[in-house]
Amino acid sequence: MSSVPSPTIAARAGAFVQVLRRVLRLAAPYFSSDEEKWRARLMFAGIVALNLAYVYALVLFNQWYGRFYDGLQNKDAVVFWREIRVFAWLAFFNIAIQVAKFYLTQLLQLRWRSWMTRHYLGRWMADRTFYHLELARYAHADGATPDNPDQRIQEDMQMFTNATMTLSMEILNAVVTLLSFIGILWGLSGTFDLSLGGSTYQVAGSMVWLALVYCVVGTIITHFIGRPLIGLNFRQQRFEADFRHHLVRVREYSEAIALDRGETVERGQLDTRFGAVLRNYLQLIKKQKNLVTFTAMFGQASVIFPFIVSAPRFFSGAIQLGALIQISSAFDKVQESLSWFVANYDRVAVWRATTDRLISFDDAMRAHAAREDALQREEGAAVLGTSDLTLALPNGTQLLAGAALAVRPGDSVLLQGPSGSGKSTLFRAFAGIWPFARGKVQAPADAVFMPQRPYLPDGKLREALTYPHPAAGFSDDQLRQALADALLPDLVNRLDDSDAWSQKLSGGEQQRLAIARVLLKKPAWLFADEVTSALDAPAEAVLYQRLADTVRAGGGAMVSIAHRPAVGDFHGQRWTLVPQDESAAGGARYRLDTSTAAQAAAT
Ligand SMILES: Nc1ncnc2c1ncn2[C@@H]1O[C@H](COP(=O)(O)OP(=O)(O)OP(=O)(O)O)[C@@H](O)[C@H]1O
Repeated sequence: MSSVPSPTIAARAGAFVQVLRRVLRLAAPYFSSDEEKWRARLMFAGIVALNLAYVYALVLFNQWYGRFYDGLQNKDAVVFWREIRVFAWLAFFNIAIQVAKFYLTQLLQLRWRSWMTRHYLGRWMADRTFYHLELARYAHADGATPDNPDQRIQEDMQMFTNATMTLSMEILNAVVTLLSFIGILWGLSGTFDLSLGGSTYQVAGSMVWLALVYCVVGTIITHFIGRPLIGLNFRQQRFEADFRHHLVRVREYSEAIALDRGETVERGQLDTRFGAVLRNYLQLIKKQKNLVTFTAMFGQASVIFPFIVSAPRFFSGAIQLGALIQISSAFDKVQESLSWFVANYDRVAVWRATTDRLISFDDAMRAHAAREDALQREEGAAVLGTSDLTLALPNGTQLLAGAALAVRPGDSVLLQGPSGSGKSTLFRAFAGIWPFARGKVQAPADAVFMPQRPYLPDGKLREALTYPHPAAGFSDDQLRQALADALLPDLVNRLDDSDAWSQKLSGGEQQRLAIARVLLKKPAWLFADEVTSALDAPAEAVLYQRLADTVRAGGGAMVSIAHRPAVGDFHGQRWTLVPQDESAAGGARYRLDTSTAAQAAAT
């Protein structure tokens, strides 16, 4: 017979090694981090030592059983009372170890989770990874890019650190317990006769062999029953996160949904997502039911099994009651260790799913960090300039090709074009956040980009006003002046009010607050994307004038996107995105016409 392993066994071994590698890849950074490595390793070593001490206590208890039950059988009161005192010491030792083990393990888990969460948060927020991963997710709707990073950072990291610590310590316990109790069980086992090919052999350690066969069979059956749980758990976490994400969206857009009378549609969407949660959970329960049935049968049978096999030796007088109880307790420990996998299959399945989710998140962030930007960017230039700039959508569609643009100090440019032609996308490329751009961009330092929808953090008004800079950097007078200049007199005395500003303020007020930010920071270069679209015409004129004055005072330039013709009065040049046949040179949907004569600049 060939001893070459079958491909399935080789494939399984390969998969197992891969899982271990992945776990190591996720765990290693913490245990080799500059700031934590020695503390982490020391704590880990302490936990291992406490686990070994715990197993040692189990061995002492097993020996105690032998002496105590023999004393009982012999009706020896001296032995009985002596062993009661020994028990008290043993119990004290055991409790102290368990408390220390629990406390140290929890502390290490907490430190690990906090380090890992901060480490991943740092990577996710750095280099605009959070934004690019979202873009990539819509570009690859096949699920190649990780979904719900919030869940990975908040929930998966806690689960991973907790489960890795507890499962690895349990495995260590199981192995050490197995090694310790196999010796004890071997010593207490009798021999049995094995007939093979006409000869009879006496086999020692009968109980050990029986325990081994019992558990190997149990483990194999468990693996086959429990295997689907890994995929089901993976999907369960994903469905739960999707459901939660949609609930958060309903909360965020509550007003728009209420005005649209969108409750029925949203309810339907929530029902669909919750339905997916329930359907998968039902399948999970069914598979778990099979597993529970088997593990319960397995556990019950193992209570009585050692008594049945040892009964003939006990009744023949070959062993005492103490030895019988010791055998049962040692068998129990050997069986428990060998069948650790049987009893913990579902926990391992959840842990594996969590590991897979974190690995795919990690992979996506690594891929992002290793990417080569096709857009060459020079920061801190005196002008804004592009050469050979090509803009595309995540799906590859080209919006603009080979654009050469220049904005010099003192310029003011109005960018116009049909809706969806790529005006905001051009701004994103100027800002260096659009990953689907190629070519060269020279950008001035400290330019301020005002998006169509400003982000207003919840909290104090002064923090929303100075975002993303700390409010402490500005005096109350400066803040009040900026609010007054942005035509927000009602907010002047509410600097310390806390609120959900993006929900409380009207669309026009939010735009004015965003303008107040700019008036406060006085940037030299300003890129404004539809920043007055919700304002009335007189307010728009006043505020555009103030923005234009600000950049002029700073010696910079202003580029605006606006649909309203009146905004043209504040700009000397106009760029227009003009639709073109995609078969035209460059294969882009639009070309940028910069030849339009200067508008009558009111400034
Ligand atoms: N994250 C994204 N993923 C996929 N497509 C996107 C993404 N962002 C923008 N687009 C697409 O890019 C195109 C250009 O969008 P952009 O917002 O730049 O247009 P715009 O000219 O500013 O439009 P509007 O005048 O309506 O604001 C649109 O077709 C839009 O659907």
